[in-house]
Amino acid sequence: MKLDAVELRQVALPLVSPFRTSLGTQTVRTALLVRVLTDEGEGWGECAAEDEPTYSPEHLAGAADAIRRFMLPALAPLELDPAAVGPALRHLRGHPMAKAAVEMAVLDCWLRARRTSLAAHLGGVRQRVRVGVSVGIAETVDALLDTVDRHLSAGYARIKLKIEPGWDLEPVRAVRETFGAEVMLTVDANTAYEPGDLRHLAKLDAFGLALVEQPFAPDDLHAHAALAARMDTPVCLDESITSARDAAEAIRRSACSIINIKPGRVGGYLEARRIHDLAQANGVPVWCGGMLETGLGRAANLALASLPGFTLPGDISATERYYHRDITRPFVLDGGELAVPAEPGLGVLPEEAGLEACTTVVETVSC
Ligand SMILES: CC(=O)N[C@@H](Cc1ccc2ccccc2c1)C(=O)O
Ligand SMILES: [Mg+2]
Repeated sequence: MKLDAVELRQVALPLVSPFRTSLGTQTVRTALLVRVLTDEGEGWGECAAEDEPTYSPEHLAGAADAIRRFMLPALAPLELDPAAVGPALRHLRGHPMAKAAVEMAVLDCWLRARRTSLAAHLGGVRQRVRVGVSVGIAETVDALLDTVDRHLSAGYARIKLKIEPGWDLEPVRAVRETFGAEVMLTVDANTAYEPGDLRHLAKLDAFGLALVEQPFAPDDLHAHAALAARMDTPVCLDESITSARDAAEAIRRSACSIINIKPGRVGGYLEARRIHDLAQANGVPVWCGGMLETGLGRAANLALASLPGFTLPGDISATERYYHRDITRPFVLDGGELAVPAEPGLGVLPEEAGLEACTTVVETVSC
């Protein structure tokens, strides 16, 4: 498969409600979409990077620049298949989200041409996946309880509460006491705590959480291992794991016993599968994290979450949790589950009207 041209498109989707985490508050999701035009058809990819480098070191404009100036020239001369993209970009350091978006578009195109779904290609074993929802930091505990009540009524299999210093024990206690012991509950600090907070965080053990996600800095495996040694609640890593090598090291160091896999953060769906395989070999459950993706990333994440080791509900929520209108068909929650797309490639395509309505920038790079 040869690249003829690549379209880089920026879209802006207003969120149904502000999403506040320890990293800040989002009201609009701007995303970079990659469309490859090849001799075998077209394919779509989505880059997880936000406008600002708060979640990770990448940001949208930097990803577009890295794709335009370095990745496409490296790929243009090659006879491509999905497995060739990673090796062809290995000489470029970092930029996992940019690399993941390009590889995803090549995967989509290559699989469509072969009438194979991404789930089938990755080795999926289920047609539907149980999903959870991520709940932002709220103005008041009462407001939080209303939001959680709405999501539980919708049927979500797991509630994840964003926490930060000053918003942790009290809201978690209120949710546990209000909704009972049966609700699967997790917390995600997005690296907001310091090693000195260890004793405070250990108090979360009182609430029967399924996991505590990324309390400390991405590069501080020692602090996560120290917390894991002190807590009954499993420690889960997100930002720390940017490759299969990172996953191996974190497991070796007992820094986590659960991993949140995000294809953008780790450089693509093929690396995500390698992390799944490695974790499964070590008895470490994984789940699919979310980056407020459009329906393109949502569809691909569902394919990944259909693999056997994805045994915990993740953050692939229904479209309506984030957007009134998406660029693809909406994903609708049914009994706490979402259906895994079975059509070729990602199984979804942007809808022309919806796509044009939220497009802010389009450029075509000929290859
Ligand atoms: C669903 C969820 O909690 N996602 C990330 C955090 C996150 C939060 C806010 C975001 C805003 C724009 C783009 C990506 C973002 C990711 C997480 O698991 O840590
Ligand atoms: Mg997280």
